Amino acid sequence: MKVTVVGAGAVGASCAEYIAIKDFASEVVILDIKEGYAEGKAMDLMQTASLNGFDTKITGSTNDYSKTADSHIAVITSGIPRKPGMTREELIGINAGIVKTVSSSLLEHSPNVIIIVVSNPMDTMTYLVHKTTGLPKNRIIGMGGALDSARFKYRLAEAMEAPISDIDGMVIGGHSDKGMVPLTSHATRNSIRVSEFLSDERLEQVAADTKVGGATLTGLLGTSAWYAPGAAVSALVQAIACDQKKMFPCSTMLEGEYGLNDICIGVPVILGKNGIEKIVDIPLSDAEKAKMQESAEGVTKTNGLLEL
Ligand SMILES: NC(=O)C1=CN([C@@H]2O[C@H](COP(=O)(O)OP(=O)(O)OC[C@H]3O[C@@H](n4cnc5c(N)ncnc54)[C@H](O)[C@@H]3O)[C@@H](O)[C@H]2O)C=CC1
Ligand SMILES: O=C([O-])CC(=O)C(=O)O
Repeated sequence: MKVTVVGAGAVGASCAEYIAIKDFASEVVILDIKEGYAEGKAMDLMQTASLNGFDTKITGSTNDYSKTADSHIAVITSGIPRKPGMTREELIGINAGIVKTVSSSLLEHSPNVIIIVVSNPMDTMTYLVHKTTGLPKNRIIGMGGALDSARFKYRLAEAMEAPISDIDGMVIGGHSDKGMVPLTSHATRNSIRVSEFLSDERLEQVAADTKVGGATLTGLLGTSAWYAPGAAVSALVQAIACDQKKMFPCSTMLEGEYGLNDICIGVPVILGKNGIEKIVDIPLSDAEKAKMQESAEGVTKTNGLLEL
């Protein structure tokens, strides 16, 4: 199983590291446009192999896509991250051009590849890859919901003073400060609804903190986060590579599901060897439906800025 990670920056390197440590891929190619950068990251990571006990071969490439040939999965993390005070949507001007070029270069050398889009604004970048590559929808996956759900679980565990392994929960909707829809009424601690443990006010605070999870970290770090994003990508890559049939919220092209059409937005999907093998269309409460609709309007507005 060969995996390419485009962008050797913070998220790309973190994701390559987690993939290697889990040791399920035979090869990870990291590619970056900056001369020598991907080669350097690959060499540094390879020098952790004997310490961390993995056999995945990691190689680097300065913009030479022939090295990515016949990849099964490719992750696009190339592009600029936001700085404190910015929204993800503000990145569209630079990142759209990068994501378009990168996806077409990947396909030249790996016509059967499954693409995971990470660059922001992620839902719109996922839509862009659909519109410009024409790939079947199961092979284009936007990563956002897996990360947002991990942050939701972190906030729920913190509020309940519970171990994170006790918590289950999911965030759907757009991957944006305003557009996320944490499914609070479905979240549980060992199958008991979290509302049994937390007041409505505390749950609202958890949801609010979850939605600005990325912005909070950007404020603290001066650039956006990478450990949890890298871990979230590696979990999606593993689900596909190992045909796990695991469910994650991912940005996918909707054709009527959740009452939405011609939009990529986060909903639960089953991931296996074919990429997105099923969209799970769960019933939402009226309040959740309204939030999902509002979120979709935000994503559609950003999509309108694309030059297609
Ligand atoms: N969807 C999500 O949940 C998340 C998305 N992101 C997004 O991921 C992207 C990357 O973030 P970081 O890794 O922190 O940024 P970074 O600046 O550390 O790394 C980006 C890398 O992309 C490279 N690059 C730029 N243009 C390229 C091209 N045409 N071809 C190949 N490489 C190119 C740069 O040289 C740089 O090394 C940002 O857009 C960020 O907003 C970040 C975290 C989570
Ligand atoms: O916040 C950002 O800009 C990066 C990102 O998408 C995240 O960490 O959720």
